[in-house]
Amino acid sequence: MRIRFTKMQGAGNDFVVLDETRAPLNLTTAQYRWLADRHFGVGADQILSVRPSPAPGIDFEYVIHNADGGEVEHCGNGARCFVRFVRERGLTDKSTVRVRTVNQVLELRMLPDGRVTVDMGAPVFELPQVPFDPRGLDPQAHGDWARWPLPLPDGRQVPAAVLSMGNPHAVLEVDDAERAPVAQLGPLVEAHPAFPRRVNVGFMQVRSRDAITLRVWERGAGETLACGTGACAAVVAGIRLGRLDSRVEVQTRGGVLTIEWRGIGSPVLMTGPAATVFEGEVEIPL
Ligand SMILES: N[C@H](CCC[C@H](N)C(=O)O)C(=O)O
Repeated sequence: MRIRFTKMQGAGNDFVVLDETRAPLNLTTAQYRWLADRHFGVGADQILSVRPSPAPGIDFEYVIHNADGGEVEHCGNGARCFVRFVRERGLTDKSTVRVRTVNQVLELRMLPDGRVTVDMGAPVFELPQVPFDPRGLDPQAHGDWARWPLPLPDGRQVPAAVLSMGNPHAVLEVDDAERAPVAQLGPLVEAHPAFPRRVNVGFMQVRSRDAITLRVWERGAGETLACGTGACAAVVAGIRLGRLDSRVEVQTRGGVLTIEWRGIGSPVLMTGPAATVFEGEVEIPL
């Protein structure tokens, strides 16, 4: 099957974007995986599908698949690319667009300087909603939401803040993000049995009350140059730990994201770049 696609990136988190507003492509998990493959396919961290409005007051449906082909609930960097895509292709002339994912409605606003601000919704801390099931953890060592001692196969325990931005996140605090054992610890925490749907793993270095450095081992994609929902989860964790103020610059390997959160019950606002890299056509294997 021959398809057209657009390659985009937001702070180096890269995407294949598919316009399914006129007709669904009905791709299989294997075809999503092939599109994301950096050797045999196009190459991307996630595949984003733009689909027709699912309900009044909503402009588009926003569907996300990880590089491993699995469908997931949210992608923050992808949301910024989404609004650039629909405006550049003339699918809307609005500068503020409302999209629905599997479990939430997001508002995407194009700024005059080309950056995008996304209302990412309110973070969720209640464990079963994350989803996170601490039953397997040592009851004596139960921390609060911010210091769950995740036991690793080698006997170590890593304290993690556990929360959801619509998708699950475990945030670890480190002294030096650049030297953090992302490739070693990331997969172990991603697949930890306490996370029945796996988890995204953030390695956060707090540099000041309004600046952090963050690396993220993403569920279903591995380490990416930036993770929008991961930046939101890390800042929310830092604010709740009393380490950060309400507006934080997040330095990622791919660029800077600005995250704002005014506390429990309020939405997280994320601002950052979104760029189109190239348009293409490709014959997808059946
Ligand atoms: N790997 C994530 C999805 C993509 C999130 C990330 N690329 C972002 O910008 O938020 C998950 O499995 O929940």
